[in-house]
Amino acid sequence: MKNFEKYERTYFMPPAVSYDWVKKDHIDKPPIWCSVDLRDGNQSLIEPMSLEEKLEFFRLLVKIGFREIEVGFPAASDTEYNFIRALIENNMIPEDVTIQVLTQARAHIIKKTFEAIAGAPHAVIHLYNSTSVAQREQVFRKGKEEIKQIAVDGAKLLKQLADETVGNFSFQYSPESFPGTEVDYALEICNAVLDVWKPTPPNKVIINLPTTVENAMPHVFACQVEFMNKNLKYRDAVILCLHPHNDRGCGVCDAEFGMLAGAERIEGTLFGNGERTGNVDIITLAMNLFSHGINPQLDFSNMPEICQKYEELTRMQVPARQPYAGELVFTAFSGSHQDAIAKGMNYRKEKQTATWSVPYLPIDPKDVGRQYDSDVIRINSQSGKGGIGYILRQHYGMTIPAQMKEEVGYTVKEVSDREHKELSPQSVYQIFEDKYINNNAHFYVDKCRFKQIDGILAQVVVHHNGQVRTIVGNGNGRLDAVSNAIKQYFGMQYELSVYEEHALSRGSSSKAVSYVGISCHNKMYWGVGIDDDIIKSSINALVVAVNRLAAIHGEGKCRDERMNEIMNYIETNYLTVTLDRLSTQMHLSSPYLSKYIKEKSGGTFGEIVRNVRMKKACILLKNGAMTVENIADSVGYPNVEHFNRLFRKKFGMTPDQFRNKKQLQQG
Ligand SMILES: CC(=O)SCCNC(=O)CCNC(=O)[C@H](O)C(C)(C)COP(=O)(O)OP(=O)(O)OC[C@H]1O[C@@H](n2cnc3c(N)ncnc32)[C@H](O)[C@@H]1OP(=O)(O)O
Ligand SMILES: CC(C)C(=O)C(=O)O
Repeated sequence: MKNFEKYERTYFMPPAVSYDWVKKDHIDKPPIWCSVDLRDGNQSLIEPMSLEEKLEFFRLLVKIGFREIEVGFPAASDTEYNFIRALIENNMIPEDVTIQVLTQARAHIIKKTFEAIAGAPHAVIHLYNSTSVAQREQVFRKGKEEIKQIAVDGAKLLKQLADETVGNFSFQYSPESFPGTEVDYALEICNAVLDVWKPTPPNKVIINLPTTVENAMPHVFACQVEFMNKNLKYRDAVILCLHPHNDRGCGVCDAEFGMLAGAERIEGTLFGNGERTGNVDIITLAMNLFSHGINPQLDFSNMPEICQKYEELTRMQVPARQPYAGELVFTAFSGSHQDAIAKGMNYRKEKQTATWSVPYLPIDPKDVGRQYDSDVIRINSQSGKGGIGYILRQHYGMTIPAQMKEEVGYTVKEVSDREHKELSPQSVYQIFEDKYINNNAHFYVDKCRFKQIDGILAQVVVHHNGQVRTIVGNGNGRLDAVSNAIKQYFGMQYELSVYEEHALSRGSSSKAVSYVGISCHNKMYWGVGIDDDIIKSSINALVVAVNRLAAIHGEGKCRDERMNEIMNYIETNYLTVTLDRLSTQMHLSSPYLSKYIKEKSGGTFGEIVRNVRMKKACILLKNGAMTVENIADSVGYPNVEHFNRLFRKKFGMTPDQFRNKKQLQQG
């Protein structure tokens, strides 16, 4: 980047640096909070709030628990002025709330301010003037003494008008642009103002140190605050306040370090609204305390409502990543985070832990009015089985078996990846239902009857490719018996490996959900059934799993059809077929295929192939056009002697004798 040479550090370290604040590792009580939403927040809006909007915002701040609220800059506009008058004249300021107004150190502005504030039950008049080198040189073109005089004159006028005006007033002074001011000079001005006001412990004043434009690292600010804290006059009668801005993105840090350095009061706004990059976000500060087990004395338990009101009234937006408040701040899309959160939540339930320690969630989202269901785990292509399982459990009451989670996880996230979008819980369930619950195949079980014979005997009425059949099987339980009947019918070899069930309590009625995992050739096939009846739900689950195995491995055909396919393949490929090739073609393992062929045909694979070759040889012999040597070669026996031997063994005659016999018969 070019042009960096034109910048230089414009801050000042204090003449004495003590670093006492560094030795503290926590803040043990909340500061006095002062909201400046209706002044600093409002003055930075594209369209400042109307009187009604300011009133509504004021009510919101009171509801949250602010007891000190800077309500405006009365000399700025009629709206500001009328708003303050409305608050006072309509007795809208709760007894325990102090309003605050801001004024420049200019006589007519101060006078207008007192006009606006007359009759206030308790108000802070906040006086400011800029004290920085840049403002002294460029804006005011005045020396240090003259700038100090502006503050002193303003302070005097405040004191005078406070005495002359009906109401109950206290004072605040800000050396505006404090970060660009020599710290000892800022101290000098503040002490000069204090000498005018002569505060006492029962009549305290506020000295406010703003980072009007944040220009240094937070520890520099903390050192400046510590210096002021230690050197201000009337210290026991002064409330030391901070007003951090966020130009370097460190507003929260400035405030926290500043509190360690002795500040007792913080001015800021909701969501950090305010000039340029904003004021310090009071919500973050308060919730940071909350997350350390300290009651911040502000109530953010209904954050969604606060966000909505704030957006409505200011026409600003709460960013999705805004600490404690943004839409996504409790959301995990990524698999490992989801997994840990889901496990953490479970652990919490299991152990009934009193303190919060769920990984990846600095606070319990429920404490700020957010929902576990919709806010915490959301699904996209970065998600994992833990999160997807969590969604199915939280939203649909389904606790899928541990062994099934991975497959379900990949199934769901693959859809998100392909479609390049987040999946709602409904979409997740739809994908799950389509794959594991709905049975779209041509095989299903209609009815089952069970008898106690040899364990359990199942008589199962099945529909398969439009035909209805009754099949039977024995087993040591009902599901096992049905499974054996189905295996027998299809000639399938699988293990009934996983069976889990539980009551499904979500939705209108309580049903049973069953999960069945069958394994074949080291692969699992899953099905899920839901029914009022636990047996039916488990059989439905089994049928889906079987259909999935059948669809993938081509085993969804009855045994006769299967054998026909095998025979057709051998007949067409009799010269090249091997057991391995056939097993690949038929999607069956070689041992299972051999066993199946033996069972079905009574012969081995080798015998079947040999029979086919001999059959082909007979056709060629009958035809009479080729020599025996050529025929032997063309049916896969290059060694004619070997062919002759096999032929004689099968038909009890040589190939020549066979040909002669056939020719005689034909003649
Ligand atoms: C850091 C902060 O946020 S401070 C608060 C800032 N907020 C606002 O300014 C919003 C409300 N302000 C306003 O509506 C207007 O500025 C008003 C009504 C207060 C005053 O308006 P104007 O009289 O037109 O004056 P303007 O604000 O432009 O100020 C310019 C003059 O005031 C002087 N001045 C500015 N701030 C101060 C101050 N705090 N104390 C004394 N003089 C000041 C300037 O040096 C300048 O003096 P000059 O006339 O000798 O050149
Ligand atoms: C008036 C002062 C406190 C101010 O808003 C600032 O310096 O940012």
